[in-house]
Amino acid sequence: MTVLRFDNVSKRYSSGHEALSEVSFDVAPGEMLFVTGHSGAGKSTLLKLIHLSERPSRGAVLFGDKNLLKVRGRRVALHRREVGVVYQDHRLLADRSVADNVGLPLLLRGLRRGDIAKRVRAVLDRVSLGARANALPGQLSAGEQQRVGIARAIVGEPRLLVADEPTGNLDPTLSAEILALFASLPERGTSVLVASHDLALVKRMRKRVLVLNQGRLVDDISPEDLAE
Ligand SMILES: Nc1ncnc2c1ncn2[C@@H]1O[C@H](COP(=O)(O)OP(=O)(O)OP(=O)(O)O)[C@@H](O)[C@H]1O
Repeated sequence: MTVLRFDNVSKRYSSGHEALSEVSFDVAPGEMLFVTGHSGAGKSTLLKLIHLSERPSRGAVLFGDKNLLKVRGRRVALHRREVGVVYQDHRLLADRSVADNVGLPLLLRGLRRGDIAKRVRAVLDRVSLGARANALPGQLSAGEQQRVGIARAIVGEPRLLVADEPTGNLDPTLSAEILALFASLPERGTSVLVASHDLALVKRMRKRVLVLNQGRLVDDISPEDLAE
């Protein structure tokens, strides 16, 4: 069983540039993996195909048994509920509390406020921010803000969490902490795919690593290979 399958996927932008070329890989339920490569290698493009900000030019992206090519119109929003997204700049609302930011996806889905509060509390505890629920994002450190971004992405219990350079603005120690937090999430059955250009940092996590080079998948390194 797979959560995600890329089957010979290519993406050519309207500029004519081919950002991904014949990329194939599978992600298992509860698996954590990284995608790495130099700037321009195609990492962001790969993630955009998963949350339907872009569409492949050739090949298929399968999410469970759903071919994402067939997901159109109102079904796009439903699909996005199953994919949590963490951004480098975390995109928090500056004038809303931490708890409100994290609860927003559930509010938009029409959940009751009492249920939202309960789930927000639980998820803030998981990212060790239970004590900062009423703070504004601007009152938090960069690492804490990123943890709020992660909490918001997992509060809806997505099947897959994707993150694009989530440590881009953090120092090495905080980066390692944030990646360790991602690595702890699959315990709940959520698969996690993190894009990072920092191969040295990624290798230290001892998880599977996909390596992109100029749009091609040139390596798929297993945790066992990294342990050697
Ligand atoms: N909307 C677009 N239109 C045209 N070309 C694009 C578009 N988005 C990305 N590209 C090009 O596709 C290639 C891959 O870009 P992508 O953003 O996927 O790479 P990346 O590995 O995430 O790089 P970075 O680490 O710098 O974000 C680059 O050459 C980029 O210039």
